[in-house]
Amino acid sequence: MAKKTFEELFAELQRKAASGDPSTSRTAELVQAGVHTIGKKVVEEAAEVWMAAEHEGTDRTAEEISQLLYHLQVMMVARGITLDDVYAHL
Ligand SMILES: N=c1c2ncn([C@@H]3O[C@H](COP(=O)(O)OP(=O)(O)OP(=O)(O)O)[C@@H](O)[C@H]3O)c2ncn1[C@@H]1O[C@H](COP(=O)(O)O)[C@@H](O)[C@H]1O
Repeated sequence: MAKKTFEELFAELQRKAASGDPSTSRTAELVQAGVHTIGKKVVEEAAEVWMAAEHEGTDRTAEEISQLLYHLQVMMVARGITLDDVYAHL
């Protein structure tokens, strides 16, 4: 059972970016750091998804995928990209 949906997480991250405290919110901290820092996390998490898929189990791979999706959403928030902007290309 999912703790939250993709859409619910995105709404939460938009709130955190707008009014979160960087000392307690990872999202606010990353958005303040900017797209260069976020981009490096996206690439790092993507590599971890690849390695987990090749060498680890389903749960570990799913966890790495969740971290990649989180960092992609943080990048969207930092660039002012909405879910509809992305869905338009699906
Ligand atoms: N889903 C996530 C999530 N997934 C991954 N992460 C972050 O990504 C990190 C995982 O990457 P790493 O293992 O590379 O962590 P690390 O090595 O400590 O990271 P570095 O500082 O070294 O880059 C975690 O430690 C978290 O900091 C997340 N941080 C937050 N969320 C959710 O986002 C929402 C808002 O969170 P806050 O902004 O922190 O309030 C909440 O619902 C959280 O559950």
